[in-house]
Amino acid sequence: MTLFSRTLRCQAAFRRFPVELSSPGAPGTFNNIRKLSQTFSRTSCRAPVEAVAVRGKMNNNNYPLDYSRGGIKEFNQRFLDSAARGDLAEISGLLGAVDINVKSERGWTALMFAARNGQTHVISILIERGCDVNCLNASGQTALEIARFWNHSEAASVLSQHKQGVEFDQIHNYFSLNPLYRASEMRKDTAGLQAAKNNMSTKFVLFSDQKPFLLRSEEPSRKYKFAVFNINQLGTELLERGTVIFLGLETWDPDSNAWFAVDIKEELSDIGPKFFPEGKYATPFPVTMQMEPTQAGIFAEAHSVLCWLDKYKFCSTCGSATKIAEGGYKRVCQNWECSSNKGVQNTCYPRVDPSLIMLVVSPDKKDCLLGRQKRFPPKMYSCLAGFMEPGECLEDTCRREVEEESGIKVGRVDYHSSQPWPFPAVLMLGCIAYARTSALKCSKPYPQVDTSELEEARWFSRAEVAQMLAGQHPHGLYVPPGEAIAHQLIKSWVASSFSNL
Ligand SMILES: NC(=O)C1=CN([C@@H]2O[C@H](COP(=O)(O)OP(=O)(O)OC[C@H]3O[C@@H](n4cnc5c(N)ncnc54)[C@H](OP(=O)(O)O)[C@@H]3O)[C@@H](O)[C@H]2O)C=CC1
Ligand SMILES: [Mg+2]
Ligand SMILES: [Mg+2]
Ligand SMILES: [Mg+2]
Ligand SMILES: [Zn+2]
Repeated sequence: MTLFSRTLRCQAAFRRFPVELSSPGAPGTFNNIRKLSQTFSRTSCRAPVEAVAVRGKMNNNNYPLDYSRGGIKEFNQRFLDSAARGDLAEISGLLGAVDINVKSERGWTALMFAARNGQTHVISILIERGCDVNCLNASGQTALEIARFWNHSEAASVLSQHKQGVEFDQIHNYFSLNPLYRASEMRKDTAGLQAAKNNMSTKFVLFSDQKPFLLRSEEPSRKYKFAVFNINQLGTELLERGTVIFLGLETWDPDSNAWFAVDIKEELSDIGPKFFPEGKYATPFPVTMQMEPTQAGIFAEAHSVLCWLDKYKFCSTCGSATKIAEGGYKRVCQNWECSSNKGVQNTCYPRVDPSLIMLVVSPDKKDCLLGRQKRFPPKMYSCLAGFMEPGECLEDTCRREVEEESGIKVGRVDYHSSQPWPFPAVLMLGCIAYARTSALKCSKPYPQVDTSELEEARWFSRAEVAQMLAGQHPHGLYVPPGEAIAHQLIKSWVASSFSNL
């Protein structure tokens, strides 16, 4: 095993979603993302053929499965076929007679056929009966990837709730692991939301002035988790005095437990320690980087919406007061003549600020560009980043910000992965950017470049970055922790092979 593979053997970014970066092309690497997208594009030619065939069976008995040979093979084929068609009765009848994980010639299981056609009820039964959600087909896809690829969000939501422990082929950045089903269709149902609030099974997470109330986590590698309250503990009066937002349901099932976040003023904040004396209200950054990953996802949703509600109390169109609606996901201007109440408006809904973050690779592909903002702790270097401006596409922002901050001109830009950055509501779009020039203009001799944002930027070799990632740099230089997308971009580049870049 090389020093690289030993040191970079990726300590799972998140314990539940290990990302192995020890070899090029391993799950989670940039190579693999590229391979994955190639797989998808290949599949997109093949899957429709399958889909047509599946529909053919439904409509005119033209499904190309061979029933003529009889016996177990026929049962297996009928089983896969009924999963694709969503025929629960037939599936239930066959379950005792077939292997639940039986595969078609191309390695597709019943779960995958159900995922392909969005047969959510079949997926639930198959999972309940113990099918393997981690199976890969001949193209290396899981059922979850198939459901996502074909935009069956409900099916994907069910499958994603069973992904725990799965070694995933996609990068799942910290703050993006919210397990709740957001149930946006419930937000307009005021009576339904009120009933959910009063339900004893409903879970509430507490904030005071947008600071989350946290407890110590039992997970060894994580420090914090939410204290979870019920309605009896908080009381309806406190909910009326606070800001309450509906976060979602535990599953897509409308009867599953609802989650809300409540933000209260400091004078009411004793309620937290009253029930959890060991808990504390925490300044969100950087404490929430040490939460259990799924809880950090819930925090990301709650904190971004609560900050928006707190900072947009008045209508930005006419200045009138606004009223919170739709479970906290809307602010309605109380001046009924206001144009924000007519037609399509974007002032009433929570805002998200897209921002690019890029690992810039040198023209000879041997080095990468890292920089230091003035506010960074000493010796920490990170990727360059910058906010999108109106009218820009992702590539424009990437090229402009890199040139503004370093003077480097960027050519090709490849999307890598994204991360909600809930301070307060930034969406980080992670890219690998390929430089066309290498002369840095970020220091004093080049006054045409604004140096107010970066105090330094320079090229680092792959070997040096590997040392920084492993905490073994001879001068103590290091990169942000695994919870930051910057870390994942850097790690992907280091782990990728020279030939593939
Ligand atoms: N998750 C991660 O790994 C990382 C996340 N980030 C995040 O990425 C974001 C962008 O990075 P950063 O380098 O600061 O951005 P920029 O390079 O665009 O520079 C930031 C400056 O832009 C201005 N600005 C602030 N908010 C906005 C906005 N919503 N739209 C446009 N311009 C704005 C401010 O200028 P002024 O002060 O003059 O008003 C600010 O100082 C930040 O939120 C940062 O925290 C950055 C690096 C790593
Ligand atoms: Mg900038
Ligand atoms: Mg910047
Ligand atoms: Mg900027
Ligand atoms: Zn208004």
